[in-house]
Amino acid sequence: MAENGDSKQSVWGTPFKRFATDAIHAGQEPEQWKSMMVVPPITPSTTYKQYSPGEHTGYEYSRSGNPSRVVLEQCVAALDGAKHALAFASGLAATLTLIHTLKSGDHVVSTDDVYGGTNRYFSKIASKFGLEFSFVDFTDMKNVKAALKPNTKMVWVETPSNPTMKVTDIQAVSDVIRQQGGIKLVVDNTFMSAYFQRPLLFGADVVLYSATKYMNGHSDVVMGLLSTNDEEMYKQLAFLQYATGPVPSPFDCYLVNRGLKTLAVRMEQHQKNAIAVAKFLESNPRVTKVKYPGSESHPHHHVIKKQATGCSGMIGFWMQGNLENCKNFFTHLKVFTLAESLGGYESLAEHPAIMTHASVPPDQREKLGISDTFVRLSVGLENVEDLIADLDQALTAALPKDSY
Ligand SMILES: Cc1ncc(COP(=O)(O)O)c(C=O)c1O
Ligand SMILES: N[C@@H](CC[Se]C[C@H](N)C(=O)O)C(=O)O
Repeated sequence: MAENGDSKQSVWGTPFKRFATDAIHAGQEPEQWKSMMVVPPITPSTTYKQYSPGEHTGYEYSRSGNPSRVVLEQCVAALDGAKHALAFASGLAATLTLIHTLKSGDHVVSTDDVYGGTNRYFSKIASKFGLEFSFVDFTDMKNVKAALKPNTKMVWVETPSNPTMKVTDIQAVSDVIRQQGGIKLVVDNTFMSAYFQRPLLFGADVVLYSATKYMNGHSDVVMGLLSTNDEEMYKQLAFLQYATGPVPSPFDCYLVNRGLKTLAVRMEQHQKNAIAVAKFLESNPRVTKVKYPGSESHPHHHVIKKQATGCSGMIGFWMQGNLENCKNFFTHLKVFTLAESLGGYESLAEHPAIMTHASVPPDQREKLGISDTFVRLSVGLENVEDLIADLDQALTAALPKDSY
């Protein structure tokens, strides 16, 4: 159904061909069901009748395959321009499954500003099993080159990064690592969703999502997704999915599959609202710096324009004052909710140093700019004038006129 890799180069602002059509129809063909139901069923059965021992429909046990999961996986593959996709019980379950394709002694080079839970999994868990990790700033390719070792087997890009919104040039990383060979390029595409960015077009081997975020979009499912065109990698990942078991429930697959149906319209509105919010913040004297990759003020706006078709609702900003002022800002918010997570229809605000990135060691946080006055917003789908008014009143209350 999908026209895989239909446009090598994205054109800023032009959605991928057939995206909304595939989100609604790919993998959902009514003809696959006896009753020709239009909405794919939630299939709770854990097991399937066999014609004779070992002779079955393709389904034998729901850890190795479940119709609700397959419908979702086919739809996600189409949206990423991939041949294959796999669903997992969480984004981190997808991360550790990818890491399970490596062996003791292998080395991974990761974006320094990677999501705090990914950093924690790499540094505190996977490293205990003989894997080696280096965290470098991917905005300069010299750092990537310098970090490669003969035992480097994976490069982990998160772009834009969580939480300071660094943007990495995926094609440039791919070009650097292809010179050495034998290295898989993973791109965590959580902040963009498949709607705005298709990393497989720029040399990624595997794309990862915390589907908990935009792909589902309703803040009611924890899930991870992987997609790939690499047959060998797919075989390994599918084997690991059933042999280690981090699979999502059929009900959650149903919900995420439903969430994908509105991904295109949701992302357009997230972007529209975020552009207006970023503009407001950029002109506010109580704000010292704004990082929104969709804005021309972002140092790597030209990179995102080259490899994406737009930008999501994620914004980072630093305010005047100190931790106390920043806490006051959060407690005065009325429309934005102070909560971890992102990518849902509702607007969220959070303090990465204390909340989502508390697991990142303080010296690393400081180096990255995850300071006491750094705020992360997930701009939702509310009326944008209400969002701006809310930020305005909370900033004013947190930083009265003569206090900054
Ligand atoms: C960029 C990114 N990748 C991966 C994850 C992990 O996903 P999950 O929470 O679904 O396990 C998260 C958030 O948790 C994230 O923000
Ligand atoms: N306390 C949690 C943090 C979850 Se962060 C969720 C999401 N990725 C985000 O960035 O908001 C932990 O795992 O430490």
